[in-house]
Amino acid sequence: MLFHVRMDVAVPPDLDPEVRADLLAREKARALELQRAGTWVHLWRVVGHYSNVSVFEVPDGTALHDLLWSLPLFPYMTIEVTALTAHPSALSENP
Ligand SMILES: O=C(O)C[C@H]1C=CC(=O)O1
Repeated sequence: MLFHVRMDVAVPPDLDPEVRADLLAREKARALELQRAGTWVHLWRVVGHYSNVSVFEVPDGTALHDLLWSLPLFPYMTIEVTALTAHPSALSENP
């Protein structure tokens, strides 16, 4: 299943700089790992915001839920999820 996910990040400004750097490094490593595995299909920055829009390919909503909860930045993100399905007018549906 494909899911469109928006993540708005709000790391507390007073977080210890070393803790913050470690958090962001772990988040980046996990994001790269999931992209290389083909699970995190798209990752885009939202212009002007500390936010991203992403597309994930996972077996189901439970798998996405578990994945999102496992992200190091999860405690500092507001996440909005939209399930996607094929559009009948998409080229992929009209070979
Ligand atoms: O920066 C973000 O948008 C949050 C998160 C998503 C990937 C990553 O490395 O950090």
